[in-house]
Amino acid sequence: MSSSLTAIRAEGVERRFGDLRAVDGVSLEVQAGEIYGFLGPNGAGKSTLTRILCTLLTPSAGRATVAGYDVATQPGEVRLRAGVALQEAALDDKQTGSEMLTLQGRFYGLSAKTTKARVDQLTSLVDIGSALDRRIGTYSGGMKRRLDLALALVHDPEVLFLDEPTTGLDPVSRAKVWQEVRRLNQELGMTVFLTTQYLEEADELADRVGIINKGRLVAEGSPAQLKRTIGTDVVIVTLTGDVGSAGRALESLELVERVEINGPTVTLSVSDGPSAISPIAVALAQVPQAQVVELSLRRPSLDDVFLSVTGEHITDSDPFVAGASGPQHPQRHQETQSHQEPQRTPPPRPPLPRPPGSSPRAQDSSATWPPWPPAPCAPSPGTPLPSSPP
Ligand SMILES: Nc1ncnc2c1ncn2[C@@H]1O[C@H](COP(=O)(O)OP(=O)(O)OP(=O)(O)O)[C@@H](O)[C@H]1O
Repeated sequence: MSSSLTAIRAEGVERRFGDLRAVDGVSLEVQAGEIYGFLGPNGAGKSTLTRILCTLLTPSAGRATVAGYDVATQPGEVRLRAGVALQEAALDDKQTGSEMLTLQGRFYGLSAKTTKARVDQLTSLVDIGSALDRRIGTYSGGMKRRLDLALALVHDPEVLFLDEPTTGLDPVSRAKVWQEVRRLNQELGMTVFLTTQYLEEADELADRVGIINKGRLVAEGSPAQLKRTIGTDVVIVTLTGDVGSAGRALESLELVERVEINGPTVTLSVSDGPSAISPIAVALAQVPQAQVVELSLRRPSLDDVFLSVTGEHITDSDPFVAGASGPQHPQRHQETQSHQEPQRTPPPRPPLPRPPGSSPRAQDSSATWPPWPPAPCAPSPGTPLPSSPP
């Protein structure tokens, strides 16, 4: 068993789908009480590792524990201690929010009285309020996410897995989810493992970030540590003409620590941005075969870290995700003014057993969530949930 301070441990975890290594030897450790951000572009392997850690997929190789229990050999123990909100909330549009929460509590073997108390606490915690008595079909995208988060919390888990909890939400709904995740972590000490493709989300929420690309963990550390590896400041030059010659000229400058060329853009790491601008401009003026279109100075972001370890921008994989400013594509904005016409209609959650998620991929056919039949001894309600802020 892992040390009690280690909430999640993965050792050389691998998952193959035919020839594809979706997760390729990932080792990581998350300490109890941490928010760990698992950051990577589409298809990097985030959901696959999450599903392995939640016991919804078996690893092809390697070993993982959650709350000290082995995900492959002790899945029931893991499920009692882990809460999961996957990308596609599997909600039944015909039920009300409180009916689903009550059902979930009973699946976990909580008594009717405990379930009711729990539902009351969760109602204020995830800010659904009076909507709980309405049919889920009338909820906006953001409300559905919050209900799914509440469902993951019914049994008071030690570790909460959130797979891209804010993808598709507008900035206001995203901020609400962040606030709830922070409260769960700070007030209940809950460990949170959160996958995201949003740089800002990892930067804002996570104590530590693991960056995954093509199934491999390519960098890990606190957001500040990771950004420090890039240098203090970043200068970005966009050019036309012979970008390579311009890059070489800039490389020869002593004050430039690193040069990355990506299409027409040259990204420079420098320790003192303001005093580097003039020498950079002078060096560029001496390369007549390249013309400067734009030159800007900014602090490093996690995207710069991703660029330096993979040679690509994290946002390259999704043109609609505009880096730190979050999703921009209108179809990804699920939260609407009207609560009458939800834009996303995930398949309904069948009453028994609850499926591990609505996505047909990345599931083992035997996997069900929560444990069914209910656990012989219900988990104790544990620490009371905090009430929502006034
Ligand atoms: N059941 C499956 N069968 C075959 N390939 C799969 C399956 N599940 C995932 N994959 C593939 O594994 C790779 C990793 O997928 P995964 O869903 O883990 O990525 P991700 O980082 O979560 O991306 P996204 O943000 O798009 O969900 C992808 O190439 C995906 O197509």
